[in-house]
Amino acid sequence: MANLFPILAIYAGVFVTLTVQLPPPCPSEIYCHGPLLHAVQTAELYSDSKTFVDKKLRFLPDVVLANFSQLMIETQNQPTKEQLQTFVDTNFDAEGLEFQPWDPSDWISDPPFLSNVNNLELRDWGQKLHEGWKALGRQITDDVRDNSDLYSMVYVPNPFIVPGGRFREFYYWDSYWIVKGLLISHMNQTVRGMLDNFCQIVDTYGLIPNGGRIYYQQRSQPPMLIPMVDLYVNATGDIEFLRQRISTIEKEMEFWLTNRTVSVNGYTLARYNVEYDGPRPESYREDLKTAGNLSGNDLEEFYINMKSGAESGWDFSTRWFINDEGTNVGDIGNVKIRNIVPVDLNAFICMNAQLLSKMFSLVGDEAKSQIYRDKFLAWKEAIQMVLWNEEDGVWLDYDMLNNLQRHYFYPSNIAPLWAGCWDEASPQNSLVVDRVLNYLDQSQALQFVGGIPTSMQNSGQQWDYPNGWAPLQHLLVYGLENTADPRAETLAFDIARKWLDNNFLAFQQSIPNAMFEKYDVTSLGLPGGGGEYDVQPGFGWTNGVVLDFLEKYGNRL
Ligand SMILES: OC[C@H]1O[C@H](O[C@H]2O[C@H](CO)[C@@H](O)[C@H](O)[C@H]2O)[C@H](O)[C@@H](O)[C@@H]1O
Repeated sequence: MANLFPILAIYAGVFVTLTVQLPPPCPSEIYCHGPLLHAVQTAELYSDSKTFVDKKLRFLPDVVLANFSQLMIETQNQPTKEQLQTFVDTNFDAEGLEFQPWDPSDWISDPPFLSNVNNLELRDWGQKLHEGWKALGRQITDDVRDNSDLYSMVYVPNPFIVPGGRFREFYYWDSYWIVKGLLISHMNQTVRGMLDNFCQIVDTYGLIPNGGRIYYQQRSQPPMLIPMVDLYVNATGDIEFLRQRISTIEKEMEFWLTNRTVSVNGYTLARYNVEYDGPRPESYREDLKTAGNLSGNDLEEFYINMKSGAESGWDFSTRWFINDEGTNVGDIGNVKIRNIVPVDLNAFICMNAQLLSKMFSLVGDEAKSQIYRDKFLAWKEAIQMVLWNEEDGVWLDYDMLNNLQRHYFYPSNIAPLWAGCWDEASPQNSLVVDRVLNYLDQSQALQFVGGIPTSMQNSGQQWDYPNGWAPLQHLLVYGLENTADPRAETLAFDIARKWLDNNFLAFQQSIPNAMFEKYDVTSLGLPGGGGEYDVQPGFGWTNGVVLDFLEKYGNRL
């Protein structure tokens, strides 16, 4: 499946269109592209497409590929589903075999936050979630390091916390809220190991992949390494740790500044954009099905948009739909994320610049500190000039196809408050807070018993109504708290309380007790749904956010 992609180039002073071949998600002809992957994934041997690409090989890749060629010869290229199942059972082991037992040495039985939780039922719940880190902790076996050809798992030396369920590997942006929770649990050593894993990955790949699998290798997720390091340094005061890793974390920032920026109305801003070929290996048949009869450049563009959607962490949402009228009504075939400048991504980049400035100053490099201070100020101005909407009184995603702001409610619209990327010092400070509070009120998103929905549109996608997600509740709560406005602080507490009520009831009602990756916010006690896989129990970032809210508000609940 060779795929060609047009690029604009200058040849002898004239613009010409060249076609180049986009590379696959990774070189592996088993896990990332090629006839074997195609045959197995389209045969629908497993209800979840991710199952196959997580399996371990029983023989070296060349042997497995030769066995597959033999099967194709014997069946005149038309193996039955049963023959393919026999081939997979013979050549692959079960998924989830990459780990050895791990008992975290920094786990303590009574972390201090628990004594701040007055309500005894909630305190008991907090204790159980604190214990839950052990069940979600993973240490990769030496065999993955020594025989990496047999696995899709990316080897990292230190133990880490996974989201849970089908998410058997580390996930990049999930780890920010996991790290938050771990620090509340006083598991500083585990956090340090996770950060070292990420630094090693940046040094090897030049970016942090979406998750710890080779099929995620070429796409990232919202940039949270620098904020994670900041959390760790604030908790421990370990400046030496920072000094030794600052050039690596700067490298990760450079990845975004070099590969993910665009110019909008003369301002530099960031977008998600993964220019790699073919369906997502872990959602192969889903992407093929949506692609339908697309071909040529339209097909290329579609595959780029699917991977870019995964890079955003919001896979998928009306937030990324652009239909022919330029609105967000449509279906997954309308995903045009690479034409959208997202508020949250730009707030995160702006925050990263500010944190790097602070960090370089901490390690005594004032010249670098000034460079990142200038970048922070430039990004903050660009966010204000391109994304702020004076009429709505909030920041909005920007559609570069139609040159317009997207007037739809998403919690990400207030990300600049969370990230500290708005003009707090300006005389208009309280005006901004007034406007944002008014915007939230008008949005109708505050009316639900179980938290704030991801949007006000029910598209069947998982990052839309009626689902609420832990990182978005955190963004709203701390975005509002950061304003230091009493009305905003009251609303923040109210959102946190609703979210805790919802999570706690779902935990009590599930057998066995479980935390989920997302919840339905229109009632209390139900997990969310939609999207391309079943709702997953676990769950790393959900637990991290609950621990954070219990620590912050536990004496008021
Ligand atoms: O397999 C489908 C998609 O699954 C992941 O995305 C979802 O789970 C992640 C782990 O909790 C989370 O980071 C992401 O925000 C969720 O949408 C995966 O990250 C995607 O790349 C993948 O296509």
